[in-house]
Amino acid sequence: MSLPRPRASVEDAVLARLRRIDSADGSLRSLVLVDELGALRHARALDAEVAAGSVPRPLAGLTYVVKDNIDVAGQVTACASHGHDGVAAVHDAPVVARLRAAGAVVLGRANMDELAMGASTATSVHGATRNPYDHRRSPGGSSGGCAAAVASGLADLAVGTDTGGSVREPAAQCGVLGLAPSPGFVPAGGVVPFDPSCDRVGPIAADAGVLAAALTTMTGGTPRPGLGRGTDGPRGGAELAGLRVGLVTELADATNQPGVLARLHESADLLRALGAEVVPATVPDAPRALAAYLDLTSAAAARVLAPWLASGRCGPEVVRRLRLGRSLAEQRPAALAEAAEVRQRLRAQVAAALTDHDVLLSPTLPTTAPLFAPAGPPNASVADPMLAPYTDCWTVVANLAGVPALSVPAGTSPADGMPVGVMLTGAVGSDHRLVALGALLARPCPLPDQPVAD
Ligand SMILES: NC(=O)CC[C@H](N)C(=O)O
Repeated sequence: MSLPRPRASVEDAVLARLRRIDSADGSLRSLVLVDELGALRHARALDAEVAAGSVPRPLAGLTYVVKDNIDVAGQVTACASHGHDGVAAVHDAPVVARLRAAGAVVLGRANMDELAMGASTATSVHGATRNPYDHRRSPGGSSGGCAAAVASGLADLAVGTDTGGSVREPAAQCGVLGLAPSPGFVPAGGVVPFDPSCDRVGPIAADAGVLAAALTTMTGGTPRPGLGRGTDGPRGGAELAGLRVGLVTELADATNQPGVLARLHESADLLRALGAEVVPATVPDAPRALAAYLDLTSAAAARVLAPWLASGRCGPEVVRRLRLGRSLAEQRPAALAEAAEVRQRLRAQVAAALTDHDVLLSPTLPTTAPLFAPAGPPNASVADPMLAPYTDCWTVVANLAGVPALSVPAGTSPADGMPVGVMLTGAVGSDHRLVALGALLARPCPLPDQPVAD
């Protein structure tokens, strides 16, 4: 007779993460709230169910954090701003309710750029989160706390939001996977909007199996029990025979850092070695996407976030964008109409590229994580002020075009040792296919034993 195998309890899994948060997050500053009691209570309830004879829930033992713009019952959805009303959410956002029902345990709330406007996490009222590879650098934004927490092993998963790149960008800069799902696939209820026509709620994880299981749950399905762990990479052979990959010419141009381009071309070579055909693709209006994005999303934000502005307590970046949006709508409707036209053209161009190709490949970002300004105030921005606004120049294309996109770690840049992400963009509904491809493509970006200190 063999003894039953000892099974690690959910409580043990949660305690291990809480200990890690305790030791690492003082300097990283990725979380703005840690709900130890709530997490342990949930973990014990899940263990008690199993002790009473129930089958473990599909995600039991999985730990996650939510971006500070997502409702969790009993917590204030503050969006890293002083402009909130101070009232705790009564209900979980549907995406949180789904994860909870599947047995995933929420540990806390992650830092972000105020109201998700930014690309560095430095506009947060809590001050900037550090990049886990190098504390002198930004983790990216706006879901920077989410990506930094996952990269540092403080949680298995994070749930972020992506209006113009805010899931994929910090994922790329912290060496993990991040998906902006197909529009509407993950419910946006209980999530503070930015521009509802671009907003996506998406998962960030270090492991493609975890990302896939979370995505299934977040979209309302039931993952198979037992998470597929380990992204061992390709096992050789022609696994991708017949796959047509379009390398987007406009996004793979020489404006990217050489270290980013080196990793991009290695990813293309890897896909070829697996049997895919990698050929040039074109999205001619991609270089015009960022300007259109800023106009359109600022105008939308001015409509949906008016009460936050009216509080008089929002920071300068939020005030600037909401005022810009209001003045565009009131005084420059022609500029908005032009931006909407760029968006229409992008939709058509991306749709055409995705007819000729199964998936599009590009860098996620033109650069690796930027340095913070030295000795700046707590809300210091990145050292090169010209860099921040351009960070999202490639990611915004998928939001405007209405398609899913995944950032995959592609190894570190030879120039600075920081992670580089490559982006896979697919047609609506190809989300799981992108994640499966990401699992084959992901290259490790090992964390240093000690991050570079500030
Ligand atoms: N929430 C987002 O996706 C933000 C994207 C981009 N960084 C911006 O500042 O608008």
